[in-house]
Amino acid sequence: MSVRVVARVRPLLKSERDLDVILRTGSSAPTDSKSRLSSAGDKTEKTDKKLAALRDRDNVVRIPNPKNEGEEYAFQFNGVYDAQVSQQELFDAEVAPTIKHLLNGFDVTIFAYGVTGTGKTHTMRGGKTLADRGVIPRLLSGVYRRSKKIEKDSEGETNVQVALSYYEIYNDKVYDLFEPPEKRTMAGLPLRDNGGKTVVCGLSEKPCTSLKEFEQLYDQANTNRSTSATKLNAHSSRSHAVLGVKVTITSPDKVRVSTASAIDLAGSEDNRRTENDKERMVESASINKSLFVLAQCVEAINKKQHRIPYRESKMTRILSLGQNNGLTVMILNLAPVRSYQLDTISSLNVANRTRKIEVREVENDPMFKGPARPAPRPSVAGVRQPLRALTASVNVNMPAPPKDPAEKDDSKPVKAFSVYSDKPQPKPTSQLRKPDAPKRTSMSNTASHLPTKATRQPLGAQSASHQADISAAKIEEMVERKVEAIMAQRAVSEQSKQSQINELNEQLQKRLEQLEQRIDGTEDARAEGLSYLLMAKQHQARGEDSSALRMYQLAAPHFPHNTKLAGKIATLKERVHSKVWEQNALSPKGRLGSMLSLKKEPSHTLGKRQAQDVDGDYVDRTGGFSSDEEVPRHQHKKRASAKLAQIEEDPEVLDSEDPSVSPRTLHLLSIINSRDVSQIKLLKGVGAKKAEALVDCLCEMDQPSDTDSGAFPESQYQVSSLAELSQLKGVGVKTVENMRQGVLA
Ligand SMILES: Nc1ncnc2c1ncn2[C@@H]1O[C@H](COP(=O)(O)OP(=O)(O)OP(=O)(O)O)[C@@H](O)[C@H]1O
Repeated sequence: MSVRVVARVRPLLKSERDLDVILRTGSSAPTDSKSRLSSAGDKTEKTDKKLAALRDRDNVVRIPNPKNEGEEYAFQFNGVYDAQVSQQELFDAEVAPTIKHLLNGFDVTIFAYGVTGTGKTHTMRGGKTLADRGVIPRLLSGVYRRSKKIEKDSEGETNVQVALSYYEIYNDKVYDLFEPPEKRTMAGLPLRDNGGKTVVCGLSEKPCTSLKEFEQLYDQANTNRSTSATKLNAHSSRSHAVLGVKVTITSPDKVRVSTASAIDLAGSEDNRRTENDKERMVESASINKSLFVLAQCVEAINKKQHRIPYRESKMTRILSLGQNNGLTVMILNLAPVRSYQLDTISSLNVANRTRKIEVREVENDPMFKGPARPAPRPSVAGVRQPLRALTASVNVNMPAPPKDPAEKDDSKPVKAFSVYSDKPQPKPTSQLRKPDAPKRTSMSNTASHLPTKATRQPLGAQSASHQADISAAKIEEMVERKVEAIMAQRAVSEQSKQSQINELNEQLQKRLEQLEQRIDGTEDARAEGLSYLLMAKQHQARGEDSSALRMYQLAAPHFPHNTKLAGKIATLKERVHSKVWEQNALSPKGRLGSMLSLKKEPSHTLGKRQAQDVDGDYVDRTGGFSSDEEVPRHQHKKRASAKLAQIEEDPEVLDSEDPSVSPRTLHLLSIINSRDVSQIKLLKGVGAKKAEALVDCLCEMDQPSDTDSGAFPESQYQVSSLAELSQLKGVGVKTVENMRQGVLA
């Protein structure tokens, strides 16, 4: 049976517009244009008929090709539910049928997959009202209801117990959600392989007897889950959450255990849109990486590849898609709007491939109760039994025993052959039908302990030599004993071999754990570095140089001696820097704003500033000012070239050789501030005309003297940074760069 994949399209959020809806489901018009979250509560009762109709229509999701709007991609699933479908309807159609299987001993896995903000948590956990409750509380409710029925039907002979475990995978580490966050260790809980299943070691398991108790436990545990506000979702899950519902059914003769796993995966994030900070970025990198590994696993299974990369992420190891037995339902959550288009297509692709994954629908083995069964002797089970003669057989070569005249003649004819069996005989003594005659008093006791003894005794041959009889019996007995001794010896050696194997396995397991821990440590760091690199590449591919630079810088500590990485960082820094200048120069607001406001402010000479620098009145390697009297000007400059200042002030972006304060820059600024046309015109890229215009511009910006009070003499406007220079009339970033390069430091 393959994984059941159903798609659920969420309604429009209040911030989204009907116009932006691009997804179509079934034979409907563009999805949900009429349904908004505000009206979601109004849609209450829907009949079974309607639900059946929902199931019957074509289960296709259609989305336009982003490169050619006229063309549509269509994806078929096992079920498609649009925004009008209520929590109850989705549950009834997709999850309720699995409860029966769960209580029949099958494991069930239900997981929600999709981009951030598409409704996974809403689907799995849901809201607080009865109608809004999601899959998980409804599942528990169904389990309790069915358990009660089983107990009632069996008149109390069968008992059903439910126990819960709940954990999250946050930054590829597993944490118990039933434990408060303070109790967490850095490494999280380790995973182990146990009989083909991945288990979390040290996870707490809470017996839970009622729905009410479940709600308390679940709500409390959810407060321990890592969630945060991102730009795309005010309550974004920053981890994958796995709820395990273990059901133990104890009937008079057996115990059956099965588990339902309800998984709310974290959503993939496009960090162009999230505007995540560093912490969110780290989370996001981990989420995206695990989802990427999941997609790789799905692809590898589809392509029937030998190696499925389950172990590359804890989430995929736990989910074990295609390796887990039982039933698996994937709920693909989708947002109907254009801003999600690329992410939606990629989710649809993954889900489409998941649909083809086959899972074995195997029920868990029950454990039988009752008195201990006679276990086969250790290690003998696999050993071929020595041939044993069936006791009913007789040897045709032996003379027939004299018949008792009283005996009826309806006895079966004597078989003309001996029948031997190599099957173990579970109850040999009772099955053994001793020959009626002759009775050998001397050996009778011994013989009764030797059930497997072949009856080679000539029937009714009492006249034969007693000596020969005894010796034959003795020989048989000796053979029997010898065989048993050999068997016992073998059993012992098998046992010790087994214990050696167990010991070896334990040692191997320990070694594996140690290795895993070691690898986890180094791999974690490496993986983190790699995910930064991956994100940096993605940003760079999209032309987001500053984000790419930031990611490369975050990756750098993980690859300390990587010259290529260092080179990339340097190149990007350079590029980011010049881009910012360009932006400032090109921005009409920035240019005009700076020209206007600069005029209003008192000016200061470069000489004065340098003096202040020497006195240590301000510390500013970006060309800004920090002395009290300079504050307004400094603030103004920041406004005028906000982006530049932001980048210049960011120590991670700006290296110590900031060109704005290098000797070359200072020299260039002093030439400009000298207002000497003959000198300025000699600068690279500046002719006489440009030099004159530049000086005119500087004069225009001079502050007139405060004639009323006579407090200040006319002060000359001085250019204090390259950014400022690039904003002057007729001067652009390129000109400034040319001027600077032409100046000898
Ligand atoms: N079917 C729905 N009906 C009503 N509201 C919905 C539905 N699906 C999603 N929403 C709303 O959409 C918003 C985002 O949903 P949710 O938090 O469940 O997304 P998510 O996929 O879990 O996101 P993340 O991956 O970031 O955790 C929430 O405000 C939620 O209430």
